[in-house]
Amino acid sequence: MRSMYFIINPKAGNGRCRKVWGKIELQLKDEQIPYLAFFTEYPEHAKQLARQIAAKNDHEKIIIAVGGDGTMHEVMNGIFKHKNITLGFIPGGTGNDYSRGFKIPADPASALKVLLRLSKSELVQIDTGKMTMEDGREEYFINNMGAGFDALIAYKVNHSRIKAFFNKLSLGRLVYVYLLLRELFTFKTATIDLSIDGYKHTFNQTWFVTVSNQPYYGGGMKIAPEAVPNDGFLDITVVHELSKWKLLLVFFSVFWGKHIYFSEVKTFKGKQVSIQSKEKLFVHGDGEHIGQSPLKIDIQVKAMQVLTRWQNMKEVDVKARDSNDIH
Ligand SMILES: Nc1ncnc2c1ncn2[C@@H]1O[C@H](COP(=O)(O)OP(=O)(O)OP(=O)(O)O)[C@@H](O)[C@H]1O
Repeated sequence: MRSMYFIINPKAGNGRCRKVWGKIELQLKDEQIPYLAFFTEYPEHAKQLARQIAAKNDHEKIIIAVGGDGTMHEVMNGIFKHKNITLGFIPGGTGNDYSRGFKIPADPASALKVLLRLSKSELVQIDTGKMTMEDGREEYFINNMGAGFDALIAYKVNHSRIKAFFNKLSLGRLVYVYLLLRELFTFKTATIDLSIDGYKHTFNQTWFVTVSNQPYYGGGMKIAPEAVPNDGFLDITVVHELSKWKLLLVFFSVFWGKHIYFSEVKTFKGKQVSIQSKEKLFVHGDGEHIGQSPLKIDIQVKAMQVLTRWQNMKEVDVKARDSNDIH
């Protein structure tokens, strides 16, 4: 049997993740499941902890990130080079797009039950994306990356106290909407040169480019409705030549994945992408600020072993999947 490790970000969900862990801990003790738990103490600590756990020996292990998408991002970046790890996730953050995309229940107790069951069945290999920055730094993403307006919003969300305010009102997911409306009127669009599998495209007045491994981002928006995390492709979405007012319309349609029907939204599938522009663009990976453009993105086919119900759609409880608030 694989030993089980939990990496908990007590600050995720504006501190609510600590309570989530409290419930999970009781459940593990009730069911007499052996485990080891580690709490993060600062940003990037989850990556360090995950790397240490993975490198300890060659034994097969399960590491479960308890937190938000940022925690999952750090854990997966920590274990990337270690093939002895299977990754799991219990939602304890604000957005929790990983659980939507990989069909893990929104309720943490149900998520644990599902993960325990999945750990005894066949494990699933999924693709991931690798970003290579101008200075050669490499960073992996599991959900998606973005360059431009969405990355600016992600940066503002994580660097402003407004997130804590919205979380206190239990309206954490609305922080994206609020900041989008605030930044919309001062943002300057850019001309972007995009290369997808060697084919070059130039987009004028571009708001943002996203590259997705699964459909959801930004706290439940279905930015890449056709993305499949084990199909050997990344899904690229470009939003350009759009007035501010129409951008708002497109924005609200993203929650239903209907934005792809606007002529100003272009979608592609590909394996290698490069993003360049005269102006530097903010870049995020799984909602975490990574740096600035230019950069290259390469798919890593079936590079990560995870606990997911993705392969078995019949098992998915649609209600649990679509309502993603922490209980
Ligand atoms: N002990 C800590 N103190 C402060 N920040 C931390 C700590 N541990 C982790 N972090 C940082 O917390 C940030 C947010 O974590 P995470 O994304 O998991 O939660 P969230 O923002 O609430 O959820 P989501 O990304 O799903 O909206 C990450 O950037 C991570 O580096």
